[in-house]
Amino acid sequence: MRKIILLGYMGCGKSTIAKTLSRIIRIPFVDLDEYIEEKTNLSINAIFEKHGEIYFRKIEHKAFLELLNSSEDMIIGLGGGTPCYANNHELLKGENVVSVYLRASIETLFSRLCANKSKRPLIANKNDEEMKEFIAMHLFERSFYYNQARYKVNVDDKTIDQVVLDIVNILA
Ligand SMILES: Nc1ncnc2c1ncn2[C@@H]1O[C@H](COP(=O)(O)OP(=O)(O)OP(=O)(O)O)[C@@H](O)[C@H]1O
Ligand SMILES: O=C(O)C1=C[C@@H](O)[C@@H](O)[C@H](O)C1
Ligand SMILES: [Mg+2]
Repeated sequence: MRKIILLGYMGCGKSTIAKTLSRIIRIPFVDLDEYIEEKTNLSINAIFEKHGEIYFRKIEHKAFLELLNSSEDMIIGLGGGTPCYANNHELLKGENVVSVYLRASIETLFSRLCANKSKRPLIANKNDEEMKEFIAMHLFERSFYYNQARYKVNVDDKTIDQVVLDIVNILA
């Protein structure tokens, strides 16, 4: 069964875009972070605090495999780091998988993440200056993995509907 995977850096719009896409193409959306929170009965923040990032990456990989192997059509919104660990990037080009990298510039990510960072443990404690530097470095490190996606869609200066339309066109 077909799996549509949205990936990209924190704040690029995976969850937002997936919700609208799901309504339009009538395929259910599962957000991997939310799936992990439900499975573990812990918030992502609490998992990082209690068990650390390595543990989180293990359960993230397991949860991603579970969703990929489920028998339904599904839109999966990955966590920002999912493609960068446990060889998850190799799963982006699997059979029946349509993976889309939502590519955003440092400026776009910075302005979106500034407004809402408390639920994102990797940036929660950074000031503006530190955050800009962190995003630039981190995005550079992660780009190799994000670029393993089958398709790339630029999201800078586009409305949610425009990005969704780009994806609908890819799927057509
Ligand atoms: N095309 C867009 N134009 C303007 N704002 C957008 C757009 N897409 C998303 N946003 C806004 O950017 C913020 C981040 O979006 P969202 O939470 O969907 O990102 P995400 O990729 O799921 O992040 P995370 O990896 O941390 O879960 C939200 O406030 C959302 O409303
Ligand atoms: O970019 C990341 O590494 C993360 C992004 C979020 O979606 C969560 O999966 C978690 O906060 C880690
Ligand atoms: Mg999200």
